[in-house]
Amino acid sequence: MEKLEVLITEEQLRSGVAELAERINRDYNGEELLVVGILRGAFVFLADLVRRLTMPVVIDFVAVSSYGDDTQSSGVVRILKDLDESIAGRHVLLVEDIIDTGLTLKYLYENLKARHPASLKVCTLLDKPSRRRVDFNPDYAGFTIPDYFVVGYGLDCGQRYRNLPMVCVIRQEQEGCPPFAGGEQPR
Ligand SMILES: O=P(O)(O)OC[C@H]1O[C@H](OP(=O)(O)OP(=O)(O)O)[C@H](O)[C@@H]1O
Ligand code: HPA
Ligand SMILES: [Mg+2]
Repeated sequence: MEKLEVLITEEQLRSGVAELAERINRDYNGEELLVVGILRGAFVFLADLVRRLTMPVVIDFVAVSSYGDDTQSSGVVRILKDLDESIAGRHVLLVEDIIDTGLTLKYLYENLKARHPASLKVCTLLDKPSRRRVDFNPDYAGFTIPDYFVVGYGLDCGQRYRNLPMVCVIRQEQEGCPPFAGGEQPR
């Protein structure tokens, strides 16, 4: 049996998401925002975040392949489901659950930037800067975390655990999930 240890509680998630939404509300000052969620991991965070946004909001999704069910990012990112909306001239906020190597977001950011949005920013719930393979920094980040493989609140391990209401570290290696890359486990 795998062991899960809570890293970020429901209450911490609630207040972290509320703080992010407040910053975004201030920065966009009532301008319409096209919020783009990156499937599948971002769906829970996006659902909580958009309910706290006060400007007019349009929601779209994009699906990319990077990890899939694999344990390591392949380094090659492909768009599996493109946006339904045209983004030219619009304020776009890309919403992601986690930035790890940065490969997914760097690719998507450049791809969307080439479509001439009025502005393009990135909001991630979790940031794992110690694992970066490319230079990429989000405009908004809820929590900076150490190099743990985490699940819950949208994040999966082998497509499981996305429905957990909190973010947990998997304490035990199991098939289909990356081993801990290093560092102390949280107590
Ligand atoms: O910064 P990176 O190293 O690119 O990793 C981050 C990406 O990897 C995970 O998605 P995954 O491709 O596993 O798909 P999922 O969202 O469907 O879980 C996660 O949701 C991010 O999208
Ligand atoms: O820590 C993680 N958990 C789940 N999916 C991920 N994709 C990149 N890093 C992670
Ligand atoms: Mg993802």
